[in-house]
Amino acid sequence: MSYPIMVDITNKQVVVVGGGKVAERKIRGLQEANANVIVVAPEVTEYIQQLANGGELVWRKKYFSPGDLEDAFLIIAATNNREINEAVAQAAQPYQLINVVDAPTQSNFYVPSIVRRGKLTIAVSTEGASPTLAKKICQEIAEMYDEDYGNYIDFLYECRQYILRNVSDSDKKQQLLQAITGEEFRKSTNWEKEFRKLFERVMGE
Ligand SMILES: C[C@@]1(CC(=O)O)C2=NC(=C\c3[nH]c(c(CCC(=O)O)c3CC(=O)O)Cc3[nH]c(c(CC(=O)O)c3CCC(=O)O)/C=C3\N/C(=C\2)[C@@H](CCC(=O)O)[C@]3(C)CC(=O)O)/[C@H]1CCC(=O)O
Ligand SMILES: NC(=O)c1ccc[n+]([C@@H]2O[C@H](COP(=O)([O-])OP(=O)(O)OC[C@H]3O[C@@H](n4cnc5c(N)ncnc54)[C@H](O)[C@@H]3O)[C@@H](O)[C@H]2O)c1
Repeated sequence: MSYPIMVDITNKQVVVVGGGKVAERKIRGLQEANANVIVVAPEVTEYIQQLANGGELVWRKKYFSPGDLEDAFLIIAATNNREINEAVAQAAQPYQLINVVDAPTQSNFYVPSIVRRGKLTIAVSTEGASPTLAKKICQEIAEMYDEDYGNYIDFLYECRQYILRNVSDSDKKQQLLQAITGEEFRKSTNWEKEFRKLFERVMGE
């Protein structure tokens, strides 16, 4: 059973070996999370080529060699050659995070399917049993949590900071933190006004 965590990879060095369709999908996710991406591959997709031209990632136009993994915080082995992917896994240090796209057992992490709504991230994993099912479940979840959740969560963040700064009574704190996550509150048209009303009511009790 794997242990789910959210990793901050901002400005961390990530080495992606291979530059095909699967590497491209992983790179999109890595760039969204602001990693420093290095791609090692003799050939890459047009999209990866464009990112390299624009200086948004580094493309080492070459076949993989173990030295490519030096200083990598996280590694993705995504060539279309099983033996090369295995060689990447062998060359990785035990403290490096490694994902081998065609060999879950050689990986120490899997990439889940995700739904993002601002600061809200919902990740679904089947531990490699069925990536297609993970994707399908995310499509269902995406319908349940519309785009507006991003704004709502930003507002919750502000409210929570305010509550933590201004409320010392732990029961009242809990009551407020619960109320702002309720459906009634979320669906109100003016969150700020509702929050002020709620705050005054709870603090006046
Ligand atoms: C979730 C997602 C994230 C992402 O990659 O961004 C992801 N795979 C996605 C899609 C997808 N992958 C595959 C298909 C074709 C249909 C099929 O085979 O089912 C589709 C469907 C499609 O493309 O629509 C084929 C496939 N995948 C793996 C193998 C190798 C093997 O199992 O041995 C093979 C066979 C290769 C072959 O030989 O052909 C392995 C892995 N794929 C994982 C993640 C990890 C486990 C995730 C989990 O926990 O379940 C893991 C273990 C490693 C990893 O890559 O981290 C992404 C959905 C993105 C989205 O949400 O849009
Ligand atoms: N994990 C997943 O989500 C998932 C999904 C579908 C397929 N797969 C697997 O991913 C693999 C890659 O699929 P793809 O569609 O991206 O392949 P692809 O053919 O589009 O790309 C392969 C890439 O590997 C590079 N490459 C080949 N030999 C190399 C070497 N020695 N050093 C460095 N780079 C090298 C090529 O230049 C190319 O950029 C497939 O073998 C498939 O089994 C995984």
